Amino acid sequence: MPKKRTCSENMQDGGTRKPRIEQNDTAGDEEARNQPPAWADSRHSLCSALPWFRSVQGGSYQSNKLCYGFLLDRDGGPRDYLDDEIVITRVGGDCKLDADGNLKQHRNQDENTRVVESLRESMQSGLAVGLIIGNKNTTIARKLPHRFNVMAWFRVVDVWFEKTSNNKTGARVRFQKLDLEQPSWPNGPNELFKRLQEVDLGLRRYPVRGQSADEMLTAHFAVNFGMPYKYVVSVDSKGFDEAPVEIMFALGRLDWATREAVGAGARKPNELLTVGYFQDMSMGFHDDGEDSLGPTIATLSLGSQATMRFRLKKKYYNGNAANAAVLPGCEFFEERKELKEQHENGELDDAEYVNKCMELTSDITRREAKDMIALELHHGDMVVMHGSLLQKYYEHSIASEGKLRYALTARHVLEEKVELKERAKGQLKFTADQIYDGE
Ligand SMILES: O=C(O)CCC(=O)C(=O)O
Ligand SMILES: [Fe+2]
Repeated sequence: MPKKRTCSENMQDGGTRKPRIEQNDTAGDEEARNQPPAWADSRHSLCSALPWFRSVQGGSYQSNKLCYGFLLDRDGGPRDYLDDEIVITRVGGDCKLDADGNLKQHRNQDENTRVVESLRESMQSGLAVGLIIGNKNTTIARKLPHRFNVMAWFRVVDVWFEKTSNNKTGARVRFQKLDLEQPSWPNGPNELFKRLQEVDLGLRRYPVRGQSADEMLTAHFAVNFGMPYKYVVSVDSKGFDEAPVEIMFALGRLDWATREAVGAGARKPNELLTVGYFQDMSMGFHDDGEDSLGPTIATLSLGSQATMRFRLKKKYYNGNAANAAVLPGCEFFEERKELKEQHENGELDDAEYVNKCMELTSDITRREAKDMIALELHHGDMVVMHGSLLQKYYEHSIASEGKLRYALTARHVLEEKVELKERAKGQLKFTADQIYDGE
């Protein structure tokens, strides 16, 4: 198969390249994901590098009555919208700075305004328009790596007129990203994945508990922040006040995912376990049902793909009378369900019920349950597990497939289960940029 062209090649790279940071096994495409496909630190080098933006002034480049390139710089006003796939902004031009330094429409625009005409022509002919974002743009509310950063190819999907706050008529435009399959830049999970590799999180392999004679280490790396959390291993925990910002940034996302999945009443995460997996590392079947935990567990996956499997625990899968729960997917589900009903409506007394259950299971070899669900987890995916019964009856495992994966899991540890002197570790205060609202 021919190698897919990166957008750097397509868009002409105007800047120097950074060392490659691999996000998964298709390393060739990664550079483009973590940096803009092209950038420049001055307007002059931007315009000399990009044939589709030969415009040393103004916010757009036109040629032959077509708009080829569009720059998003400075304040676009409160009605602007910008994400990596949709951009809504004023078309620019005919503006002046007012006394407060805000850009205001100073002349009316109409269908004959040159930039409006060229945007309409590009829309009608379906021309790809290159979008560039400058670090003076205030709508994006994010620190950009360069003075001018190429976003991607977009197409014009609408041009219209609105009354501006100073009662002029100004034109507005809506762009949509051309190739929605192409990974976007800037992209939160990509940035976070890259930065997690650059900070020393303190990840280490811990001894598995109860294996002291011949010390066995876990097949993954771990580090915990916030409330102390003990699972099959006793990881040390540092307070959130000592956590790198990357951890707090991930926690902001997981806090959002918890509320999205469970509702505003969800218990706020106060602990975050980061697990690192190199190639073929894994976490065997286990539950997260420690009695010190609340019922909601949210995980953000970064990097290589992994498979998360869920299955019934062995004792519920094989079942017996003592395990009253008859759960879908267990052996002899239909038969056991019927026996249970007969017991409940008095057709079978306790002894008969126990006997019949024993008869059912006596001649099968007790074995592990088959997987009920196998979830493929991709870079940027979040999984929220909710409900204590999920942890009581089911167990889950993780097998990581590529070279490097991080799983950041946020839980709520019950305060009363934590020693008094440790409780402050779980106290968290987000800064504005760590709060995530799904955008
Ligand atoms: O690696 C994952 O996605 C989840 C890890 C997990 O199950 C855990 O930390 O308890
Ligand atoms: Fe788990």
